[in-house]
Amino acid sequence: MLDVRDLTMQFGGLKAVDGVTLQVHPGEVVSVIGPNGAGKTTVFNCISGFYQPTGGEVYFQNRAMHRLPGYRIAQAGMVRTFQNVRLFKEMTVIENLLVAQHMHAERNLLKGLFKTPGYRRSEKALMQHAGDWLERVGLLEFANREAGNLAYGQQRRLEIARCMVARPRLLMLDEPAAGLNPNETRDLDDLIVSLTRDEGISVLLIEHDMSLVMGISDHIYVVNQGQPLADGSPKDIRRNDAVIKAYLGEE
Ligand SMILES: Nc1ncnc2c1ncn2[C@@H]1O[C@H](COP(=O)(O)OP(=O)(O)OP(=O)(O)O)[C@@H](O)[C@H]1O
Repeated sequence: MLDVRDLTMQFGGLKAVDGVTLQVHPGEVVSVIGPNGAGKTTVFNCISGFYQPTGGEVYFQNRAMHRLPGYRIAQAGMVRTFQNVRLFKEMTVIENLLVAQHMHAERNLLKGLFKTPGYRRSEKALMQHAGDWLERVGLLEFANREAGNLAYGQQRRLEIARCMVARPRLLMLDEPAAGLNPNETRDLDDLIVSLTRDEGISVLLIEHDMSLVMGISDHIYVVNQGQPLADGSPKDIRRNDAVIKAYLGEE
């Protein structure tokens, strides 16, 4: 589904990403881990079109993505969250989802002005779809609340719902458990597993919470100082000497 080959990103004299290769197959949860500053978010930024990589190739469902702008990559079915929550905080919870759906909706100014039956039908379908996702992430009762007033864990779940209303095939989550308490992390774990099981999507995850990563990943890639250090199953990674050294060396 996702095939990243020899990805490189250079900022002036700094090679933040240097030859990273990774693959995600349908229905898999794949994690990218590594010490602080290893280049994980830069990998995400290159894959999602936020940055144009200085080298390497990104293929998604056999289509080249590495020269496309971010919105085209999202339309192709790869949607991401950011390390910091990025909601429209003064909009309501449901409005945040409706805005995210605009690119899939039938939009035409005249139809909107005259509120044609087709326009009304499409509005109703969008509302229904948004409501369904709020229910899935346990936020339906907060639909009309300002997004900025939700608890932090709820904002994180709303971000995931906002990605899902765009009907992605691959969901990219950048440190989704950061700042969550253990109960919220458990809910997040269940949500990610249910997305792959019930929606059949794949998930690419950057995360520092090792128990979450080890519990849900099918495959793990480790990067260190921009370079690939190891990859394998959670079991392989847990006992890899180079990985243990890279983490211990950080302290
Ligand atoms: N836009 C940029 N311009 C210059 N340097 C950058 C830019 N973005 C990231 N870097 C540098 O690239 C390196 C990798 O950063 P990156 O944020 O990708 O690491 P990370 O593994 O995601 O770290 P963390 O786990 O702390 O989020 C760092 O040295 C960072 O300072």
